[in-house]
Amino acid sequence: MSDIKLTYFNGRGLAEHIRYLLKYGNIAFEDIRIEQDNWPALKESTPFGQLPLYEENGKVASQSLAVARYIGKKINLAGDDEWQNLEIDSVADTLTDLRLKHYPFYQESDPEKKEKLKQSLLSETVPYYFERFEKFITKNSGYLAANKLTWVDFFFATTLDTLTRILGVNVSEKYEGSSKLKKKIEELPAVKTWIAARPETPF
Ligand SMILES: N[C@@H](CCC(=O)N[C@@H](CS)C(=O)NCC(=O)O)C(=O)O
Repeated sequence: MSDIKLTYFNGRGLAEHIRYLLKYGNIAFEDIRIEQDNWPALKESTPFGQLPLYEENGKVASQSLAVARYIGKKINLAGDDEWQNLEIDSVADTLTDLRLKHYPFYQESDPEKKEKLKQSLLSETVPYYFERFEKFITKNSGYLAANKLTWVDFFFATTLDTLTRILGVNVSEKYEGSSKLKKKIEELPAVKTWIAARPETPF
């Protein structure tokens, strides 16, 4: 049996899709949550000074998407061939692009500037990406890539959850395929059980 540990801050963020995948794959893991106050002491000991960290039998890896891809392969949620894997990775990198676009809003403390950034995200960035995701979802029978459920659909669901929580607006409301896909992931029995049991956190 593997000894698996996932270390992150006390939030969903960039660890939650990994938690979903581990739960879906019925892979037991220790869900370690670091308080912000303890982070500076730990940071230097991590490979690139960032979380999440994935540990398996004493070996350590960083980068949440590399970890998701690795677990995806283990639990039969990768593509059937290298082209499908490329399609999956391409969507994953696009989701990262989208995530990076909300950081200036997240970090802004001036209320007026923050509101402007929010409006720009809602009127430009969200439609730009979600109109395109809708096309992918239509083309792939309700999923984002490879015409089947893959690990990137889990990352999509958690990214959508993050955006919705940070902006305080249901960003996928107008996008039927995206809403349905998020719901489909959240209603997978193992994920649903995890969502009901997970700690309530601010992010
Ligand atoms: N590309 C990395 C990004 C990781 C990342 O940005 N981690 C943030 C938390 S979401 C972090 O560790 N921040 C603390 C720091 O940089 O000191 C991944 O996907 O794992």
